[in-house]
Amino acid sequence: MSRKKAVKGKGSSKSPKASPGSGRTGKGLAAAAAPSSGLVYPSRPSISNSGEFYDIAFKVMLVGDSGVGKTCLLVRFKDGAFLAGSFISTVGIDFRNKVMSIDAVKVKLQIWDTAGQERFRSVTHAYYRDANALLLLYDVTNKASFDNIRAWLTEIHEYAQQDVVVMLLGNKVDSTHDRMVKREEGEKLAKEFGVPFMETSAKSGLNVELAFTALQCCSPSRLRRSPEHWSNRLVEHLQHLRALVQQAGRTSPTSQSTGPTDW
Ligand SMILES: Nc1nc2c(ncn2[C@@H]2O[C@H](COP(=O)(O)OP(=O)(O)OP(=O)(O)O)[C@@H](O)[C@H]2O)c(=O)[nH]1
Ligand SMILES: [Mg+2]
Repeated sequence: MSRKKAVKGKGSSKSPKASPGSGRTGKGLAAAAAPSSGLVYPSRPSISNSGEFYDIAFKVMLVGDSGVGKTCLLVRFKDGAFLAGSFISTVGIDFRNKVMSIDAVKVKLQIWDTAGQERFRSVTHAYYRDANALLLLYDVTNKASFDNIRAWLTEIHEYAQQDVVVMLLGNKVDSTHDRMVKREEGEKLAKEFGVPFMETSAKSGLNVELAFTALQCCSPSRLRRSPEHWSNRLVEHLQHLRALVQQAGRTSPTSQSTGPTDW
């Protein structure tokens, strides 16, 4: 199996401004615009001469209302830290890379952190089509963010690829006293749309790593399409992860699933 090199993650603070009307752009968007959509295959050239080696690439987009914790979830996953204190709303779109080892395979996750604010919606629409997976977040302490999930799913169906992997996340479960959305409500909605579900906390780190890892095992058809990358051992490993997700979200894959994923 050949190895590629990953571009190092680009923090928003270092990104220079670029094209007008696209919110915070610069290096992040330049790389996002590179022709690297979908899975990267061994025959393709390396995209950078720096960074870690990887076998396959996977694009993940974080979406959901403003304030649900998308940026915090990404920072928790990437840096293992929680962004406490004042809330700085994302402008436009930003991205970070992280290379994960899954069994013997190195997977480069390119994670796009979108702005939840309505005024940036047209910017983020342009990025849906290249995403392999979407983490759709609501805030368990904010009922409106949960009620808006249906609208987000409509938008996803309109702009994303048909086989995009979608996972629903109820974030901020550490705020037990302020909870407004029951776990069962999240489960029910996820079941209705046939997507996997789990509750997370960017603050405590609950299920954060699992959510990002599990995304990659939610689409068996994706595995079937690139068998050269996925050894039998890896498939077994992903099945194990899948079981962990079911445990975490208590959402089981059923034959009645009709959502956008093969879940
Ligand atoms: N208690 C708690 N607070 C959180 C958690 N995740 C995020 N927050 C807080 O929620 C606020 C919003 O977090 P962000 O990650 O910036 O929200 P966002 O979804 O990126 O918002 P936009 O960029 O505007 O779309 C911040 O004040 C965070 O500290 C969590 O898991 N638990
Ligand atoms: Mg943000």
